Amino acid sequence: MTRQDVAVVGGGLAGITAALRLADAGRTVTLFEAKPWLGGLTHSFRRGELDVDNGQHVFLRCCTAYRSLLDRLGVTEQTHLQERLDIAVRQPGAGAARLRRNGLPAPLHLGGALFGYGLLNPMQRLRFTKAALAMKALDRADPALDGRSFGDWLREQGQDAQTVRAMWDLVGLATLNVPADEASLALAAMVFQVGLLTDNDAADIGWSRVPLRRLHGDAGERALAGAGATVRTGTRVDAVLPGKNGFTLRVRDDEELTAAQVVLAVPPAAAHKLVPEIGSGPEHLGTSPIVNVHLVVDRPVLDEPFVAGVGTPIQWVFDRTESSGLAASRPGAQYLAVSLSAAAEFVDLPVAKLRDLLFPDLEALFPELPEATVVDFFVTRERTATFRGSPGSQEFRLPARTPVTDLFLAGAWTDTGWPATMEGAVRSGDTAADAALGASTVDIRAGRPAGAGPQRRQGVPA
Ligand SMILES: Cc1cc2nc3c(=O)[nH]c(=O)nc-3n(C[C@H](O)[C@H](O)[C@H](O)COP(=O)(O)OP(=O)(O)OC[C@H]3O[C@@H](n4cnc5c(N)ncnc54)[C@H](O)[C@@H]3O)c2cc1C
Repeated sequence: MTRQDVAVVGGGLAGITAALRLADAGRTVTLFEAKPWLGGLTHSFRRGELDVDNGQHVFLRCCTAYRSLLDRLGVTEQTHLQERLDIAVRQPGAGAARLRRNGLPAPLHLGGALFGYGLLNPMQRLRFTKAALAMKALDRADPALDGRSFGDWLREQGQDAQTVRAMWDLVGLATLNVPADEASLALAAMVFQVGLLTDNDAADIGWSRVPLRRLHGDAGERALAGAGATVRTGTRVDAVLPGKNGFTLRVRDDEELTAAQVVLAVPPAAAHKLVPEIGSGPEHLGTSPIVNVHLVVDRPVLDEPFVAGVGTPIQWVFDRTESSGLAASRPGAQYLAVSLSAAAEFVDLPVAKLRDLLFPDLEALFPELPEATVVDFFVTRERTATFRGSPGSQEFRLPARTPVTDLFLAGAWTDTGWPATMEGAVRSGDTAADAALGASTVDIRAGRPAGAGPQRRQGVPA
């Protein structure tokens, strides 16, 4: 039996962050991850000549904790962050528009873009502006917000179907991953207030220029090793048993270890199953799927880094030609990743059916597509991509501190105030690590009061 100082269970972004912060603070950390790689829901696989991400991921400039993690991992330059929010928007049958912010303070930064936004008429733009100001004024500290649906609130604000499609859903579907009618108003207020209505540069969009596995999993493993942590991939933790002097962890049936503290950074149902004493809630959080459709064509059909679709299931289309390696292996061809959030109606459809369903809209969005030859078309499905941020979901999101002494929770599903995002995951990892550091009275390795030991590199700021 081996005594660990801190065991972190789960190697997604939350677990990587918590483990790194604890290791940076001088703790002896072992990170256990069931899969053969780190990165959790952000990962990549090889398909022929392509490095394919399980799903397109974006972040915003306001994702400060996530961006600090990228810095800590030394991979910021492997991402691209827009200098100014700039979204090309296309609606089949209705034309194209652009949402580009200016340099004015929020919310005036979107005024010019809205004025010229051809997918709404002047009356719809006016009503949207009034609703956006009402959204800015919502009090996020009011617990009643989580009891209401975002869709109800939009109707109350006089937002018609086209305004919801062309403005609110554009941001809301991708970040909340449930339709407005099924989304908590509290989470919607969080997204729109922090992302769009407070700081003028908050919504500048960023994305990875390399496969996600390289950005998060591989870089995480390197950083953790550098910080002195032990990473055990392919190692499922089957039991975490609280005892008088810390915890016993049962790993892969035949191995037992002890730990003074444990951070559980696994999905909600798994956390509840491993240690039911954390309390009821996580097992009631539903899940929502995301589907990505991957399209390789023999010539360029998209001349932007990405485009957003309106009035079509095709929500966001990213050009992944460079990041997937296709540019080198097949010059002149293009690889598009098509993201479908809140994809309950698509997740079980066969590939051929999805292709029949989506192709007319793809051809409407990309006029050069009918002339191109489709080299590859495949689908990735993440059935439990996010927790379901529906009205009332807040009570099921538990805080980092649990009723079990020295057991802490992390994960995008925990009580971060954020929807299920990379930012939420990283924040939760920071919070759990801080709670673990704050709860410990003794530096277990050295027998000194906690905090007295040498502080290595500062971790990710909370
Ligand atoms: C297709 C897709 C697109 C997305 N797009 C975006 C986006 O554009 N922007 C954004 O911000 N977010 C996006 N997200 C959400 C984001 O990826 C997640 O919120 C975040 O990665 C969750 O991280 P996590 O560490 O909380 O959980 P996870 O990534 O789920 O990590 C939990 C880990 O625990 C491991 N585990 C479980 N049980 C055990 C056990 N018993 N022992 C050991 N290990 C265990 C799992 O294998 C997993 O690796 C997207 C998600 C998906 C799936």
